[in-house]
Amino acid sequence: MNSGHIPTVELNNGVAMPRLGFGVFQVPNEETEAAVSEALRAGYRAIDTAKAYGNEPGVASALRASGVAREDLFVTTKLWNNDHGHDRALHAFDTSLRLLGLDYLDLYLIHWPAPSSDRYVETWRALVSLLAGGRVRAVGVSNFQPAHLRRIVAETGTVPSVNQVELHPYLQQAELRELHAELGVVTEAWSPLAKGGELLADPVVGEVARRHARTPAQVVLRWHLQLGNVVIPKSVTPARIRENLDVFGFALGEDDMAAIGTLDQGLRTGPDPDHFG
Ligand SMILES: NC(=O)C1=CN([C@@H]2O[C@H](COP(=O)(O)OP(=O)(O)OC[C@H]3O[C@@H](n4cnc5c(N)ncnc54)[C@H](OP(=O)(O)O)[C@@H]3O)[C@@H](O)[C@H]2O)C=CC1
Ligand SMILES: O=C(O)C(=O)[C@@H](O)[C@H](O)C(=O)CO
Repeated sequence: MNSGHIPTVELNNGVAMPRLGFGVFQVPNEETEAAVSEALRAGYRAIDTAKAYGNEPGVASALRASGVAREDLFVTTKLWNNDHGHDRALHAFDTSLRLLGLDYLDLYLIHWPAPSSDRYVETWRALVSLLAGGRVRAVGVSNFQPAHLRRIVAETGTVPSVNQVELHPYLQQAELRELHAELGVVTEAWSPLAKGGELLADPVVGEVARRHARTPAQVVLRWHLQLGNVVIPKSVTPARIRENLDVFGFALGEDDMAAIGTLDQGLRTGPDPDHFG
């Protein structure tokens, strides 16, 4: 793919994935075309949506209107908790692909392990069969804890390309990142800005930002990139959409990385994957 000036990471099946993409959680469908169009004009090429967001049609409209070649886009969507199970998963995939107006997807993820229904292994087998069918270029999981990851690998022998998890300076996920490195799974950070709240006003982040003459959001995104994470910040504000992409022209020093490294509080802004779904 030609991802412009956005660097890519090579997934475990050789597919190139942009290291920075655009998230659309909580963007109403009727506002999604405008937001994604703005992102594509700014230079983003990866879009992260989900069936549960209800905005796959809005993403489709923006992709269609953009004129960007399909092979230069990287589109991710996710299978929701009530679609676990082999047949339901295959059906959910077809529905998402149709709503996105695509004939193939770049990355399909199991959104949550939903351990109470205990069907994520069967669901994972369905995604592996979709991969073999050629209508998706890579498959992965989201919100999988170490035990969930180890189990699907042990029971199916197929390692997900990506695990998309909540990750930001207040929730640094060291254990999971180590396991990903051991297995060859790419770590993708959701809510990379911790939803834009307190973290961006944190004095430690503010001081690093001041030293680099950058914004707190840019410093946090840079911290992720230097840790090796893929990031998918969301914004519906055109200036922020551009700001969040402008993170490839500077680098944090070891002291900056260490300072941000002290901020871990194990703080989740979203549900606990062991007890959700
Ligand atoms: N797999 C999963 O379970 C989950 C996946 N995700 C994915 O991750 C993406 C990102 O996570 P999300 O929860 O949206 O949170 P983010 O951490 O991306 O933060 C988004 C919030 O930060 C604000 N913001 C964005 N950029 C800036 C900036 N430069 N300066 C100040 N504020 C800023 C936005 O405001 P505004 O829009 O008003 O500009 C918005 O309120 C989602 O959109 C979704 O695609 C998210 C949650 C769970
Ligand atoms: O945004 C997502 O992708 C999510 O899965 C979460 O928002 C999750 O659905 C949630 O926060 C439910 O309260």
